[in-house]
Amino acid sequence: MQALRLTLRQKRRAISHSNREKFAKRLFSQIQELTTFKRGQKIAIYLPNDGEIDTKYITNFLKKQDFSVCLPILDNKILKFSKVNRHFKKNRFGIKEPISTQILNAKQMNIIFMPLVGFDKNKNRIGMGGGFYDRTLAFTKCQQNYKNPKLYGLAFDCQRVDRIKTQTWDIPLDAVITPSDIF
Ligand SMILES: Nc1nc2c(c(=O)[nH]1)N(C=O)[C@@H](CNc1ccc(C(=O)N[C@@H](CCC(=O)O)C(=O)O)cc1)CN2
Ligand SMILES: Nc1ncnc2c1ncn2[C@@H]1O[C@H](COP(=O)(O)OP(=O)(O)OP(=O)(O)O)[C@@H](O)[C@H]1O
Repeated sequence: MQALRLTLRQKRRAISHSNREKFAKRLFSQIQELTTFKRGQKIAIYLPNDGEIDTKYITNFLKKQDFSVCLPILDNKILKFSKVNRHFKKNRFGIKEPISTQILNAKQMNIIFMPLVGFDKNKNRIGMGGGFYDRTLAFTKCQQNYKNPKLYGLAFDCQRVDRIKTQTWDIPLDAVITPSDIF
């Protein structure tokens, strides 16, 4: 698993600047096909790190439409979420987090767009290895027919692998969206 994670991270980082731009735009078009955003929804997204697919087109669109756009905040071993504002600080991985007194739980989000290192066609996910998203979203497994939050993984097509061997704590996604496919 660790070796696969490193290979996929290298692949992700190796994508050229011009391809990154093209893929980020296509990803945005795909998201518009998949989702109709509803007024007042709270939507969690991420700031790209380690070569992750860029979310700027999605974020700009959502901000213009006055959605509540939130980013993850490390809170010990889980993630909380805060609305984006002008004030940021870097977390221990060097990723910017909003500075805010309004801290929300994953349960309060309507949609969580999450980064991933690898995925398969069954919508299983490999992350950076911290288990942060898995721990944060563990509650979704105990709740039958839960509606919120919807979990959408965002990735380049080259991050797809044949089959991910799942662990008991892994949380399957509702969809994985790439520049050219929706799984
Ligand atoms: N953009 C983005 N934000 C995110 C995540 C993410 O995967 N991507 N996270 C998703 O969980 C959380 C942060 N988790 C992370 C876990 C590991 C590393 C990382 O770079 N690990 C290094 C070791 C760094 C160190 O130990 O200091 C590595 O593995 O090389 C980064 C983020 C919250 N925010
Ligand atoms: N619900 C949970 N409760 C306790 N520990 C957990 C839970 N989920 C994951 N972990 C721990 O987190 C560690 C990393 O898990 P894993 O390799 O699946 O992370 P990941 O999915 O790649 O990372 P992330 O979720 O941050 O993107 C595992 O060693 C596991 O023990």
